[in-house]
Amino acid sequence: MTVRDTRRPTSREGAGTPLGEDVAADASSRSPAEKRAVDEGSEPTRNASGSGETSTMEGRDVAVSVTGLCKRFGDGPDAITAVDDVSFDVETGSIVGLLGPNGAGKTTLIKSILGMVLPDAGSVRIRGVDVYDRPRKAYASVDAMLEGARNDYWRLTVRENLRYFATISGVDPASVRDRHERLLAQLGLADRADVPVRDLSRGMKQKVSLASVLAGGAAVVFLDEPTLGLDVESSRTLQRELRRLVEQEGLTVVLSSHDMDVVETVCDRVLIMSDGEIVADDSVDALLSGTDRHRVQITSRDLDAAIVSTLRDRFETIGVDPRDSGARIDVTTDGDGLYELLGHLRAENVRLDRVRTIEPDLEDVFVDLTSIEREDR
Ligand SMILES: Nc1ncnc2c1ncn2[C@@H]1O[C@H](COP(=O)(O)OP(=O)(O)OP(=O)(O)O)[C@@H](O)[C@H]1O
Repeated sequence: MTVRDTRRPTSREGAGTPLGEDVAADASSRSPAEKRAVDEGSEPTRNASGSGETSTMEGRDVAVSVTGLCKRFGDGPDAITAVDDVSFDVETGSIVGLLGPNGAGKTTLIKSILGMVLPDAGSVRIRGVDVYDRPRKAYASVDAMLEGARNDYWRLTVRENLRYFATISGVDPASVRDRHERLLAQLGLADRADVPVRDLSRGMKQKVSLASVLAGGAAVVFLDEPTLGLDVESSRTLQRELRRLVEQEGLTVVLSSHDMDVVETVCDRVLIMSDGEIVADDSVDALLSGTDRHRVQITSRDLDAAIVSTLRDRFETIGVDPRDSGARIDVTTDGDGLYELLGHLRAENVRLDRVRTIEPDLEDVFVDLTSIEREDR
């Protein structure tokens, strides 16, 4: 496994945590080759439970299987349960999105899966192999980019980085030359392929980092905030390339992002975390059809400051746009609330110049499930 993570362990990391975690946290600052050695030499001792057989999910291959994972930081009343009995499977050849507000436990979960944090309980299997019993075998087909990280070799050119990361993931770079050229072209890096990474802009470095993750033969990749800092076009290109790799090459992706549009567009399935637990696990369509929240946009010349103020008090108002005469107001409500809203407007003799209902998006579902305000994510 290679992990691109430039974040160095902070004093917070490892405090009051098992020894294995210090080793793992330290490993994240090493070179990928060194990390392999750490992988080899510092296997945490856990009960043997991995048989190495391939798991299935209703007859389909499972790439990642997480069962009963728990991680607490600290002891006593100040202890924080970052991951609380989390279980899920990821089907081979799919993209699963991990969403959650700040502090929900996403990073701790991903680091536990990757062996960078030692969980207190639970098991993780990658392609049927227990990661704690046989880390080298389990992680052989895994690559990751964490925390929007950029940890390529800045003195090497873009192309050299791709070749390097392919080599250390055990792939002959010549055999994946086509993949590299396509990644370079699709991510808009072709004309910078022979430029040292240090001379590129921040957004370009992010793209190189992503290309490096996809450069080897990894069958399972973990991407934390992969589109952070990318312009709209590059973000879309990356999403297309991910889907292509999934559909044509059977790549499995676990992706965490605060960008709901990215998750909604690219993911087959979404896990929503809140306070260390998975509070939703379903396809985007199922999550959208399961929500009772509606956004209603009402424009009226009669919406004066006093009426708007009452509406703000009584309904979940997400935006007010004053007009030359009256205003346009955006309200989020469920079915009963909609009747109440219209009844209220009628009682106030507000004429409805325009009423628009807006289909709920993933962000509405997220707000519903995590009680987080849209602007507070
Ligand atoms: N090494 C650590 N020591 C102590 N507490 C920690 C440590 N790492 C994480 N935590 C705590 O665990 C909880 C989950 O943190 P985590 O970073 O996993 O959340 P997250 O969902 O990734 O958040 P964000 O979206 O902000 O990155 C938080 O309360 C955090 O403060």
